[in-house]
Amino acid sequence: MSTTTVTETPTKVATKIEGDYVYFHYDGRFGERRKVLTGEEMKSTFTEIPIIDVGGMFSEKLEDRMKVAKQVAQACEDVGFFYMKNHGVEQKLIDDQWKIMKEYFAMPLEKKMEHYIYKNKDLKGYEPVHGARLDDTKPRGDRKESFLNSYDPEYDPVPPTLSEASKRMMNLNQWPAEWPEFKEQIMAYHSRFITLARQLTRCFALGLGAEETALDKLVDAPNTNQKILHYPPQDPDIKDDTGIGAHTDFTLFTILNQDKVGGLEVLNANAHWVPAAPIEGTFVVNVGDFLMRMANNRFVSTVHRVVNESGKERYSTPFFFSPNLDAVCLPECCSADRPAAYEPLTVGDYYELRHSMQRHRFKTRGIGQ
Ligand SMILES: O=C(O)CCC(=O)C(=O)O
Ligand SMILES: [Fe+2]
Repeated sequence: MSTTTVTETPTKVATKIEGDYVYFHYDGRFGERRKVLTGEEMKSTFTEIPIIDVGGMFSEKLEDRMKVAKQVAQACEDVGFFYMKNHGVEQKLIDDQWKIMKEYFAMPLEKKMEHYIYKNKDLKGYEPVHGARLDDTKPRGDRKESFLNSYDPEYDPVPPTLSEASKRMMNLNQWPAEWPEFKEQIMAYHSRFITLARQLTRCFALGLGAEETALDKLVDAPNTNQKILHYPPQDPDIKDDTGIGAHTDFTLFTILNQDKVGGLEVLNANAHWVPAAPIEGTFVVNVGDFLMRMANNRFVSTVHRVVNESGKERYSTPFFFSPNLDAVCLPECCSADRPAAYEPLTVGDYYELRHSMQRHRFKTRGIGQ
């Protein structure tokens, strides 16, 4: 198996080509693969990730919002990823998030394992280094540790009207009881990202040719998940290790904040890895499996992974955003040329399916996804 780094024209992005096939976890299925294409076989595909100034998304003028929506839609059709510039999230909130993440991961393992995800009904909490394996060609698994929490209606800036029973069902988070500041910071960040994600949902609706508010009712009690991640450095000589194995996200979309270390890579149609190098002041947004379904494949949920061979500790925090109700293909995305590609499936059922697959994999192979 050869590993080459080439620079593809017309851009100057250093793209990685590895082996004959790339294996990945796609829309809930393990072991999917894409043939690596070179020379004459190569298809026209992206070799860099677009940077979109989303400032106009907050404008009062529809034409400004439409301009951003068109660029976003184009990026989601061609790449499935884009950098979001001028997102409006306050720097202090971001700085405080980095600080608390580092403090959390510096705790002893036994302390973090008190909230092990497989002790939790909803798979929320702590997952240790090598506790997950998304790419079966990397048997040692993912060299990362994480803490995951989900939506809590109490922290929604526009709280939905819910019965007490549904509130309890939605909030199955586990928190370190003796450290209230941790929950406070994580949820302050989470709340802010709910607002940003709702705004972005409108942008996606516009970009898909629907009414700007067409998806609002699907995100008034959304399925949000937020993860904090720590990737200890990988030894480049250990080939059965990876930061996070190649996969797609089972979200509507994901908004990722990464530190300056780098290592996130995105798979193009030639199965070449395009780096999503950190760009100061931006977040990386990617289309998830659910948006791909809702958009009837017009938008692509793109495979990505993290390889941290930098020799440094890497930290990142993705915010996973999914809707609350039955999601079906948008009528605007179905036509005679593009008939509905998926059976309508509720987010709840979809999550249940994905979680039961994850539990099954944990039980039978001793490892989570
Ligand atoms: O840490 C990153 O840069 C990406 C993380 C990711 O892809 C995920 O958690 O789904
Ligand atoms: Fe991901």
